[in-house]
Amino acid sequence: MTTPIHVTSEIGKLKTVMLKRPDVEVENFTPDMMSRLLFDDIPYLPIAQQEHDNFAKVLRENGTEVLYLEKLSAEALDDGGEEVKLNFLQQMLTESGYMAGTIHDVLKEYLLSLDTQAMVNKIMGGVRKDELDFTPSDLVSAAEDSDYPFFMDPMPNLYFTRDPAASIGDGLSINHMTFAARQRESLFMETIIKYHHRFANKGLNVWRDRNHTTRIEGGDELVLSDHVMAIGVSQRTSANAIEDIARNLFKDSNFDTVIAIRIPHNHAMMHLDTVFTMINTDQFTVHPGILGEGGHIDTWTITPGKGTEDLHLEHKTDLKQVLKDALGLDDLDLIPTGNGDPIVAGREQWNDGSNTLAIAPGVVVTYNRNYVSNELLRKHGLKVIDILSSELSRGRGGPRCMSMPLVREDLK
Ligand SMILES: NC(=O)NCCC[C@H](N)C(=O)O
Repeated sequence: MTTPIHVTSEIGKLKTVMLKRPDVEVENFTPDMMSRLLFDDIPYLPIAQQEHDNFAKVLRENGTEVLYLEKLSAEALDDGGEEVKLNFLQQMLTESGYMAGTIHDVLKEYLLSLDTQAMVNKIMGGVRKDELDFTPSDLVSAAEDSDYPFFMDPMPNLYFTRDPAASIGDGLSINHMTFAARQRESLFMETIIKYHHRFANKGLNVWRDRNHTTRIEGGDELVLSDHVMAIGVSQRTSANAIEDIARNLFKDSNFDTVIAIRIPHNHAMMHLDTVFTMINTDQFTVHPGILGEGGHIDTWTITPGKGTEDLHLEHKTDLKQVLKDALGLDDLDLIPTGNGDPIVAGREQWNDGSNTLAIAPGVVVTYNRNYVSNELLRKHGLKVIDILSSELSRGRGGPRCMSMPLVREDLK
């Protein structure tokens, strides 16, 4: 029997995936909030939803069971019962800046007056000040920016389910995220794993939980095989967190190698999967902008050291060779985003042309707007299913970012 989470590759046939349908959170903000919320534009919600429904349909048509974060979260709270719901709400309010006090009490009463699904949706969508018939008069509120329109900010990045948690083997990491705009997101997955009847008490391993100060995000965590991971050293994932998860994996799992790959630390390339994804047993997409002279990049191959807590690190710069060694391949095909043309590669990477979701070996879902990269993938023998992408791409994430695989078939 497989556990409810079972992922031993990036490419095995995708059996179950978790998505989040974009809702009011992706339009419930103003331009001056955009950069703090890690968005570059405000999507047009009805079209974003149509595009997302089309993505889910494509996955279902290809034999994938689609679960939704928002539904699982509400079900987990109902499964857990009243006390779990109260504790979840307390934690969410604390992490939203209200551990106690008048605003805390008013928000708590308001959110508890809703049924569980509506409460979850409201927390995800944000709570505006003008929704509540209440004007705070305490000192803390008086000292704050009274024009700021929200008591609780929306969480527009939730549709990138890849990042707050990552499935690895028969377990997952539940991530401490880098920026405040995303830190509350992983509380939903923690709640699902602990209390949802599909996941609770099913022997899942939490390789690393969210109670850390060092940071890691799922877009940087790639399961290359049943014993090798690649993890980006990026704007969002620190070296300390990589060493920490490597230690835990080496102690308790089948994983014996973690390849840390250093990528530029900027918004356009915030995670490894925005510049590098695995799409077949011996094929990868790679954004040429991350490779230096002769295709070199800093990588560290991490393996267990002598003592239980020790790690052995080897610095290498030939990415192709590093991957061939770790995966036991004679050759592999690194396919450049935008066919290597500097203008096209820059444009298509910006719109997540490297961010492909493999749904089976050699079968990928991509954004249709990245037509040069898609054509090249086809020329390299891949089956490319391109989905609508005008609005979804505005959040700076593609099909891999928008999906959290829960179960993949093992590779033979
Ligand atoms: N795995 C990914 O690359 N996810 C995309 C996340 C985009 C989101 N706006 C963010 O900046 O976190």
